[in-house]
Amino acid sequence: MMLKVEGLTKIFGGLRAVDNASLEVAEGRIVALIGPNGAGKTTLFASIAGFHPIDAGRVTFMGQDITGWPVHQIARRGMVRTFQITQPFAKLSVHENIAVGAYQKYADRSEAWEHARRVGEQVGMGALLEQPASDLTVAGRKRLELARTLATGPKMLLLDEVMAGLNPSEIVEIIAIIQKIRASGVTVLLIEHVMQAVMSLSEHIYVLSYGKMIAEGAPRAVVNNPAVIEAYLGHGAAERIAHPATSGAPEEAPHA
Ligand SMILES: Nc1ncnc2c1ncn2[C@@H]1O[C@H](COP(=O)(O)OP(=O)(O)OP(=O)(O)O)[C@@H](O)[C@H]1O
Repeated sequence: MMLKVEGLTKIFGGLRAVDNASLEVAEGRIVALIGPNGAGKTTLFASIAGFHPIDAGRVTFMGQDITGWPVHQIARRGMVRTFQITQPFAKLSVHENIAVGAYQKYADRSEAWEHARRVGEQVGMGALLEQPASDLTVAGRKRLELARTLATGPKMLLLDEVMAGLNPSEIVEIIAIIQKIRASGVTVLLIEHVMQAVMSLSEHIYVLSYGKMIAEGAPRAVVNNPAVIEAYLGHGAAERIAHPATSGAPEEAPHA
C-alpha cells in the first residue's frame, strides 16, 4: 500500500472532526474521498499531510510510519496536498509561482525553472506562464495550485476540491489533466463534490460522514449504498428513492 491510514482521530475542542477513520490507497490508483459538507474530509487530508497533530491513529506512507512528521518532511518523502482556497503570489508570474514548488525538488535554479515550465505545460498553462498570477480566472488558479504541488515532484497528491467553481468544460479538461498526472506515475487521493468527476476518475471511493468512514467500494456500488444516500439526503431517503409511491414522499416538492 502506498498510503495506509488507520483509526485516525482528530478532535477540535469537543468536536470529533475525524473519528477513527481508516483508508488505503494502492500505488498508481486514483481514489476519491466524498461526503457531505463538514464531514471532516479536509481535516482528514490535513491530518494525513502533517498539518495537524492528531489525537489517535497511524499514517503509513510507502512503508514508513509518518505519524506526527512535520509537513515539509512528509512533502520531501513525496506526499503533498493542495488547498481549497488558493493563495498564489499575486505579483509573481505563473512560471515563478510554479518554480516555488520546483525549488523544493531541484537545488539548481535553471533546472527548477525548466521543470516548472514542463509542469506548467502538463497542466495546460503553457500559454499563461508569463502572466501575473493575479490575472488568472478561478479555473486558472486551480490549475496553478495543482502545478505548484506537482512541481515538488510528489509520488502522491492529495487534491482538495480542485474542480470547485469550474464550468463543465473546465471540469472535463481538469479530469484529463488528472488522468495524465496519474499516467506519469503519481498516485492520487482526491476530495471532490463534482460526482461526474468522481465517477469517471476514481477506482475506489471512501465516504466520510460526521467524521466516520461509513462506506467504501467501487464507485457504482458506493453511490447506490443506502447508508451513503442517507448521509447526503437525510434519514429515510434511500427508502423514499427506492419506493417513492409507498413511502409517503410527496409527488412534487411544495413550491416555496
Ligand atoms: N481548525 C478548526 N478548528 C475547529 N473546528 C474545525 C477546524 N477545521 C475544521 N473544523 C470543523 O471540523 C468539521 C469538519 O470540517 P472539514 O472542513 O474537515 O469538513 P469537509 O468535509 O472538508 O467539508 P467541506 O466539504 O464543506 O469542505 C466541521 O464541523 C468544521 O467546522
